[in-house]
Amino acid sequence: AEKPKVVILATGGTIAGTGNTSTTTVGYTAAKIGVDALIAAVPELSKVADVSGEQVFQIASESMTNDHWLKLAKKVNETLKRKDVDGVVITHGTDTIEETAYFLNLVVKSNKPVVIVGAMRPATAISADGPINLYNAVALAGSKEAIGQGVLVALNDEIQGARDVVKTNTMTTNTFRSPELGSLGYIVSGKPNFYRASTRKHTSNTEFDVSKLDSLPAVNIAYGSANANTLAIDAFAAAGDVGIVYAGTGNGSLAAPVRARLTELRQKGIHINRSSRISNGPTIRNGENNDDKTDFTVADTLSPQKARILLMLALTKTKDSQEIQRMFYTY
Ligand SMILES: NC(=O)CC[C@H](N)C(=O)O
Repeated sequence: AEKPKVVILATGGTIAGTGNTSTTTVGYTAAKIGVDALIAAVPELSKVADVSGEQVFQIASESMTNDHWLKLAKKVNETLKRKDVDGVVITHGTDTIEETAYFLNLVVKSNKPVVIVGAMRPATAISADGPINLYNAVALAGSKEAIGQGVLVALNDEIQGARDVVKTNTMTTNTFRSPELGSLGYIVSGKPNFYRASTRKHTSNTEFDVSKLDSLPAVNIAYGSANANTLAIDAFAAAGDVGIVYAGTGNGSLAAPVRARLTELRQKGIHINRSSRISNGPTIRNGENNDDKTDFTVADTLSPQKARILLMLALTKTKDSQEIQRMFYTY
């Protein structure tokens, strides 16, 4: 049987990182090894796919920008259009994997598999997790099972969906989880087993199109705490942000001075999305929060960093809060 054709798009991260010794697992340098060396280090890849590689950029993922995302999304869409490509794997630093995954989940225009993979230990470490993660990711990207499942994140033998996956631990190899809503499945000896899927729309079924975009609307995140003030949101407004995501306490609650200032900013045309600094559960409209009156939207179960992505894309389509709220319940 013919093997699936998988293109590996490399972007950097620890999976491409090197340390001074085999026991160096912190204080190493991310984004050192190129895509050809990553592929050469895992000869087993040829058992599951015909792979080729392309270096899209080479960065630590905390430095990911909107511009990187637009470049990557266009590259993924262009690659998946090719008849001789069955799936794409993206190697990526783990810090912002969940954000890139969700962005691509909203703007990739194909049912072919897109799998993002990283590692928690550098390539030079004992028991480096990169090679097995890359093997699993390529097997998943070449599989029939992954078609139409949206953008996937594959580390630690697990398959996570882009919408719900979160990095939950700063150092362990089982860091990627989809808390409460659940992972999608496992990869066992190179064979994916899916158990569930998100009900939210993704990839070919979204209304977002980045093919003609050179930039994304300016949206930043402010973080709530006791003794909260308006310094950050004032600075965002002064800098010309068109949207602000507020990571509120509890159910996206806002300290009185923050609420008052955000209400004024909304009246000036800045879009306000309430999310939560709590890792689980929806941020819910109305009740004492009065979102209809203030014309705020809520993030539902999206984390603040994913709410920022959806709000940016929403603002490329509309300025209407009700429309934007519909999108937050759709994607
Ligand atoms: N484990 C990692 O990949 C983290 C390395 C780096 N901070 C990054 O996200 O690229």
